[in-house]
Amino acid sequence: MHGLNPQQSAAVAHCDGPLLVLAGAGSGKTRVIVEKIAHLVATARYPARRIAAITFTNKSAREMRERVGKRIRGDAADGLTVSTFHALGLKLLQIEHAAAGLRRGFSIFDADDSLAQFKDLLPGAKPDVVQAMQQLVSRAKNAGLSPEEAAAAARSTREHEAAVLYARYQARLAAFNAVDFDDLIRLPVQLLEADEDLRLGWRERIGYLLVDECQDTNDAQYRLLKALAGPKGNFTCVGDDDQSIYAWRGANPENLSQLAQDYPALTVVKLEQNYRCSNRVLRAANALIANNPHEHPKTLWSAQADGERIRVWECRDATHEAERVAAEIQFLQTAGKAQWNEFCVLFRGNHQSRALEKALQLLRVPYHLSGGTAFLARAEVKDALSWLRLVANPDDDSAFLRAVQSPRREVGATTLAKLSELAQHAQLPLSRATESIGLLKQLPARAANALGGFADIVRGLRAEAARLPPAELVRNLNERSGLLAAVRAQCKSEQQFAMRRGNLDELADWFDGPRGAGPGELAAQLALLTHADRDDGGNQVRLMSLHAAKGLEFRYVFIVGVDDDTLPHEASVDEGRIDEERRLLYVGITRAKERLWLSHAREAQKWGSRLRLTPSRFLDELPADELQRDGADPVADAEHKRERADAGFAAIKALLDA
Ligand SMILES: Nc1ncnc2c1ncn2[C@@H]1O[C@H](COP(=O)(O)OP(=O)(O)OP(=O)(O)O)[C@@H](O)[C@H]1O
Ligand SMILES: [Mg+2]
Repeated sequence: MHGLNPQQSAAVAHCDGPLLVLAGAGSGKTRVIVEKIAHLVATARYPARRIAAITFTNKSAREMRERVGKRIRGDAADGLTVSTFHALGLKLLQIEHAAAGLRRGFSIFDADDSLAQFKDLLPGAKPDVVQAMQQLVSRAKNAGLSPEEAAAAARSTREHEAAVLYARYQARLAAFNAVDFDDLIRLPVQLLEADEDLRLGWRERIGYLLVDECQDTNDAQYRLLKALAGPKGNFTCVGDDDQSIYAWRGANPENLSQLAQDYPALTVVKLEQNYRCSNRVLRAANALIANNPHEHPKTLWSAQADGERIRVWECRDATHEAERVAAEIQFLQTAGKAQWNEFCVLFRGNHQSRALEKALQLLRVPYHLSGGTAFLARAEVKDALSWLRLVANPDDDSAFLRAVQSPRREVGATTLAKLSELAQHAQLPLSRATESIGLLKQLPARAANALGGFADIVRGLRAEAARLPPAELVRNLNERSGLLAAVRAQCKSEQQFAMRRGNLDELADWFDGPRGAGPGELAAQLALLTHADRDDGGNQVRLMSLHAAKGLEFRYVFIVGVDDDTLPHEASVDEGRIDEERRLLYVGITRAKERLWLSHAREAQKWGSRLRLTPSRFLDELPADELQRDGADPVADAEHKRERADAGFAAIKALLDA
């Protein structure tokens, strides 16, 4: 089998009954999944259309599909499902929408839409209360509880209030023919558990399941896995308990041991060879994670060379730190030792990227930042998406409210309040109300005209949705809704307009893939994209959070802000979540194939005053032999400085020449 080691081959060959591959970072777990899909198809155990692989992001799904496509010939891979849990849940709901009480074209509310509903349901409540309530409800949903079950399980007044709110929130979603992210898992679980025919039908449809990053599944996702896999347990799960870093989002690493209880026939395969990291990097990672409690300690070894020692930099402040990182990257690249995209800079919190961006820009180092300025969070993109949603789903009041005001037309708050009163009276969703001439007559003429005009555009687009290819529909929509003109009017320069127009064009490009899908399905698929999914970057240095780096690998890795305020994050220290912070650093360290830099600052600005920082306690847990701290080796330091100075002059000269 294609260069796999014996344990990997065993994992690939084991096709009858449940299998768990439990292994450390870089040991080829994801590779096993890819090879196993190819194996299942090639040996005709399952046709591709009966295989579903679950990945953590849509981007890793795309990559996996590509890799599988290269491994099997012709159209044998057609119909293979590779998606996130959420996208799989969405697919199930799109097919079983009637059983879930949804109509075709239903909308997906993102976190903002959902928060807006909670605000509405809790008039006058403080923002943090609203948010806390939203989180409580979300937690109940992720635990797989219905509103009734949540009420029964409530142990405090607060939880009780949340359960009541949960029921009212669901009623709203139902009225809008909408679901939120949590429902994409919860509803399929509910359907599968309650309806035997449906369950058996889906088990027939998905004969074999493979799950990557299994340690980060939450309880609802675990139930979905069980419901689909059935008692025979035709699945391969791969995971690493040491890389569980999403507990704060409801992930439950204990699901890994739960598998052994739920499936007594479970076979566990361990992989012990790491193929990714240099030996020093791996030894440092092993030493660090040994400080976490382990029931079954793992041993991970690497056949690679020792490699260079891990550099530990002590810097003045975040600016100095960023400048050193940028200069080092520039040096290695100009010295011909690497491509830009072989570098990755990792940080604990998104705010840390600002100093890095500034320093990289100064040195003209091309970079790509994941998250933060997420494409899908851009105003014009959200506007276009709400139009799409409304075209697909006339009941989506949330989409209506955004679309009707983007671009601004003569529809103010008073008009909307009046419209909503009339709509409520007539028991119509807002957008349908605007289609009723009788109802519009009860509004002042100007408002009625504006709303009537809006309804005409939506109606026209709805007619086109049926016959135009998706990308064309989106382009038409950008024109006809007036969005493009509004964006142009807002922009102060041609350059700015070109950029924002680019976002709208890009949105249309996203639709080139799936054909024959309606606008609702398209909008739904888009709603599921995450920041990591946009990370196609090209030849650029990657900047991302430690959380976003899961599963990835880079030749050179910098981790900044390794101080005792940032990593471990002070809030986690207060709440006793040190182990998860340690895992986060473990994930970061094990992304490095060849070289690793860990840096920290002596002081930071916080709330306008200076704060002294201490190096992270985790640095003391790394073996001193593998590290090279600043100042520890004067000869190496001098050499380092001289090289960097030369590179600096060369860079300045290049800038002057340009
Ligand atoms: N048998 C093998 N021979 C050579 N290289 C391998 C082998 N197995 C895996 N690799 C390589 O090792 C690297 C790590 O593999 P992979 O990403 O599958 O590990 P992983 O266990 O999924 O890591 P993580 O825990 O970070 O998700 C990849 O570059 C992969 O191509
Ligand atoms: Mg992996």
